[in-house]
Amino acid sequence: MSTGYVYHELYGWHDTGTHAGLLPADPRRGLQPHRHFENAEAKRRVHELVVVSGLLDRLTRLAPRPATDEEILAVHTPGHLARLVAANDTGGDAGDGGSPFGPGGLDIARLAAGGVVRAVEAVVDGAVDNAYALVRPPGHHALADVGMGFCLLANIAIAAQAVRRSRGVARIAVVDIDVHHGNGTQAAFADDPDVLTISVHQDRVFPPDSGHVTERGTGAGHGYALNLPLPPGTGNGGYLEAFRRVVLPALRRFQPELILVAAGFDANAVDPLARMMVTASGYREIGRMLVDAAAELCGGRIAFAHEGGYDPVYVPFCAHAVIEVLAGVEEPLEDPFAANFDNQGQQEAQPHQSAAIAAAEELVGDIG
Ligand SMILES: O=C(CCC1CCCC1)NO
Ligand SMILES: [Zn+2]
Repeated sequence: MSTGYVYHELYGWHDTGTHAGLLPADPRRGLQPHRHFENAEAKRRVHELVVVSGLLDRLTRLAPRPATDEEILAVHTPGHLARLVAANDTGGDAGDGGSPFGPGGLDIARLAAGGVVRAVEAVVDGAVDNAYALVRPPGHHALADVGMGFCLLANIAIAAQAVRRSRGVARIAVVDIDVHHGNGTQAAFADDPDVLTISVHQDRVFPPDSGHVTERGTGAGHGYALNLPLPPGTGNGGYLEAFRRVVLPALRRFQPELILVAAGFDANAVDPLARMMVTASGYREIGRMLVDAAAELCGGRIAFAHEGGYDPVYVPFCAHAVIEVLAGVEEPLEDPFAANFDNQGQQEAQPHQSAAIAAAEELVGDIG
């Protein structure tokens, strides 16, 4: 089993400044300066755990390259790229006022998107069996004409379009496990029946009023966007039931040639930006189900692109668990917090969670 791994120190240099977490600091509103929630720490610590645990020795390092204008413009408008280019010397914001970047921020965003392209190309070419792109800034909220939710460029959508064009990959499934709705990826392929987008997320956290089960794609793409909003407090049991009843059956019906995963870990039990209860063992099982689905459906071709996840202590264990699955590690790193999180009652699927899952389950049959 060869697992490609993309990481670059520049990802840690993406400067999201000293917002008061989410909002620009402003003493007139009582907003004290504090590092932005989307700072380098959680992601840099994922990499450091991969190194210190020895897992890196079992991975095939892939060097990222900048996404080209052509690759970016396959997803984004010239106006959005021009916005980022114009602010690249001074720093600025990707468009929603909450997605800041410093000088050279576009260069780093290009390297993040290009890092995902590199990982996906290596999987499609068979240079590696699967891959993990530990990139920053994230991408799954970025729309064609505006960045949002800390995302400047739509990393996964750019990578999907790149391999469709360069390698003729036709049917791609994108599974978004970030706790926030993968609105950007969904929008990029809303009318395209050859890209199935599935998003499992906490109901209506972000973007506002987005990710409803009724959002199903448009025109020829109707039925090829699947949304699974889950109630706050959903833990491993609810997530694994969602995968068994909805995600895996949908992938089987769609028969993808490639599976891409928007790998956010902000559904973890102690994340500051959501209210779910997933633990490292839950992520390990999710990773296992997705890797097994790729083996069953598309020759094992699967690539993960890092998205959100903000707790600097626990996210490393959650992401490490998934990368271990990709690399076929038999003796996983123990989660030192398991005793705190794994045995809480919330880890069993609750009736209201199963009801939310059932609403999405009904729609799987429309996938042709
Ligand atoms: O992790 C994220 C960013 C979510 C935040 C963006 C503004 C409020 C919540 N998206 O996947
Ligand atoms: Zn998120």
